[in-house]
Amino acid sequence: MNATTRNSRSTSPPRDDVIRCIENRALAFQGFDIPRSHLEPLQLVAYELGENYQHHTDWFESPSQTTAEVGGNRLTSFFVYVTAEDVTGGGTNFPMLDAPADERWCEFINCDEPWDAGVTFRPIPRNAVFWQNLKKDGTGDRATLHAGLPVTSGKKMGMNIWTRQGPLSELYRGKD
Ligand SMILES: O=C(O)CCC(=O)C(=O)O
Ligand SMILES: [Fe+2]
Repeated sequence: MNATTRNSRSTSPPRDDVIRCIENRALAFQGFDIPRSHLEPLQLVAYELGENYQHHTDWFESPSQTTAEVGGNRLTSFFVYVTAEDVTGGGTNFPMLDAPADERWCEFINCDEPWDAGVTFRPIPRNAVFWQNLKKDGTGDRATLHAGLPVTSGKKMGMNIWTRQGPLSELYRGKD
């Protein structure tokens, strides 16, 4: 991983009953048509003071990262805030999205930002942000550009749940 774009640390926990339960919930959320084999191994990400992940998309441009073995491109993303007690900063910013108008959203998104900053989700423990990375024609949606903003105090731990277009080979996904 390129240290200039990301300085948080990540790992994939081994698949046990708890991980399988989380996988099942992520699948159920997306309807009944996606098999488990399309899920990447879950990824935990830890951010300490000052750490961040600069603007990027979760979908790939490079054919070498979307081969049949890895299931093609990333269809959807969940980013789950696992722990974020006493964190300031550390929101997830989508600069190309328009902030919703209804004030009830302010519980979940930072309404103090300038309108041209897009939408920043607050890192609320046990909440998750879900989005679709690919357009109907299968090409990447540039509006999904996003960043993990710098953590300015405390620690944040998040979890990525990525669904590919097709099944991952056992080499990448591991045993069910
Ligand atoms: O830390 C965040 O808020 C977002 C992380 C992210 O986008 C990623 O790991 O791909
Ligand atoms: Fe991301």
